[in-house]
Amino acid sequence: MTIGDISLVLVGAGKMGGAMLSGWLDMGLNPANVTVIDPGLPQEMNQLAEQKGFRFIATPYGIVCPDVVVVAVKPQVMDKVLPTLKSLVGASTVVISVAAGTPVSAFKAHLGEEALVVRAMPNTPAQVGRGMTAAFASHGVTASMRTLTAALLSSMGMFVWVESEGQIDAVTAISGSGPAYVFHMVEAMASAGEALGLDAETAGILARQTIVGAGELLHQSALPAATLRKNVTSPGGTTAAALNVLMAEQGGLGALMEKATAAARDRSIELSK
Ligand SMILES: NC(=O)C1=CN([C@@H]2O[C@H](COP(=O)(O)OP(=O)(O)OC[C@H]3O[C@@H](n4cnc5c(N)ncnc54)[C@H](O)[C@@H]3O)[C@@H](O)[C@H]2O)C=CC1
Ligand SMILES: O=C(O)[C@@H]1CCC=N1
Repeated sequence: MTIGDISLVLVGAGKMGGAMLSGWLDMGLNPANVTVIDPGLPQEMNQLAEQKGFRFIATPYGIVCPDVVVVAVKPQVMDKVLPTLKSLVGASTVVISVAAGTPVSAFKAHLGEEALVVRAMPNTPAQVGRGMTAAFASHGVTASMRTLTAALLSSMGMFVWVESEGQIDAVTAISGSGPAYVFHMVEAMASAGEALGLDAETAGILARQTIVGAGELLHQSALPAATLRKNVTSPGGTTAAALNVLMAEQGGLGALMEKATAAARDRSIELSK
């Protein structure tokens, strides 16, 4: 089965669901085989539905046993949403959840023990085909369903399987939330540029384009990040002066990143209770 043949129901077409759907449609998902369920469909998705011609509805009705149901609602509304999906999930439907924190057991509690559930953690660069997604397949998900899931999730960037559900909390902390850390880096660099005397617009352009360029270089180069960093760093030069601060053992970015990602991981665990 190719992505063009899949019948897919997307439940929740907000920032993450919408990003994935845009990516999949660009990669050849047939809009005629897509139904979006969202009672508060965002304006951009309304426009996309008009342009592409997929069906959208506010509550599940008239859908029977699609190949894939992708659940992309907030974990906080999951207990309300999952009971409404029981009637549309069939014996050969794979349910892919991208929700942070909601465990496989919550899906099985609402959809039945036999439900075939994959917990995936994508990120918003999926929208431009540069996503990073990791997923865990629960007991009963067949080899062909794993192939189908991998085809769908790898169509929006890189994809890896993890072998235990617990690892999804760490994945969430690194690649799921990670784009926000990078966007914040742009904000922090722009503010720092202003503090050094640049006007706000120029500082914003410099910061944004620096991250865009560094990201593209990482993408195109086979060299490790450490080598790319060293290539910028002249001994005794300006970069070394900044890195002495950023790479300090006490109070450097490494320690801060460990603290930040541990907070994200802990929140992911907390959401699953
Ligand atoms: N935003 C991100 O970068 C990422 C988000 N996620 C996960 O994706 C999920 C959605 O997050 P966002 O897209 O950021 O939130 P969002 O608030 O942008 O989207 C949620 C969507 O669910 C819809 N919704 C609410 N109740 C519904 C119902 N009863 N039936 C169907 N749709 C309903 C809302 O109208 C909204 O469009 C969360 O579980 C989050 O953990 C995972 C990875 C990255
Ligand atoms: O902030 C969140 O909870 C979601 C999960 C990963 C990215 N956004």
